[in-house]
Amino acid sequence: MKLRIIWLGKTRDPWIKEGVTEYSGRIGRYLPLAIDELKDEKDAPLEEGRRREGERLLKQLSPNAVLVALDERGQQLDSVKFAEFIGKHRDSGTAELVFAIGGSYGFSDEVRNRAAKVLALSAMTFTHQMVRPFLLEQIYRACTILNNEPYHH
Ligand SMILES: C[S@@+](CC[C@H](N)C(=O)[O-])C[C@H]1O[C@@H](n2cnc3c(N)ncnc32)[C@H](O)[C@@H]1O
Repeated sequence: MKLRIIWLGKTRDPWIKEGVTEYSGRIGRYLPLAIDELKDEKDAPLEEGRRREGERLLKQLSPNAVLVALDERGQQLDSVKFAEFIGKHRDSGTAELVFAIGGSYGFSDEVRNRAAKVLALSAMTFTHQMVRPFLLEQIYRACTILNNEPYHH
């Protein structure tokens, strides 16, 4: 199974870039991972920007990709349950598991409707940039849990 993460907008802060590089490198030891950064629409009116970003994101998906949309209103899982979720897809023939992180204004309904799961990392709202290393660390943690390695305590 391939993992893919798609996000809207450039990663600007060096400390976020560092976290992204660190944890994406760690994940690569367990599963192939691709990260795609799409152009955001931060200068467009809010609803229109969300709609355009959503269209751009959905065009990227192959029909059999399983989409997980990150959204603070989604389902919260603990790290073990999140690992089980990834493991279930890995072991049941899912070819591509795609995690999507929205832009500054979040996702359109079209993206949420396409998603197999809408996942919250917390009920709190983080910046769209900060979610990137947080998600990557949780995926790395999940990989270590699935491999019975002593990282998760
Ligand atoms: C600043 S938030 C957008 C918040 C906006 N109020 C909304 O309606 O979605 C930007 C992106 O960061 C991600 N995000 C922020 N906080 C999150 C959380 N607690 N759990 C999961 N994703 C989160 C989501 O992908 C969201 O689309």
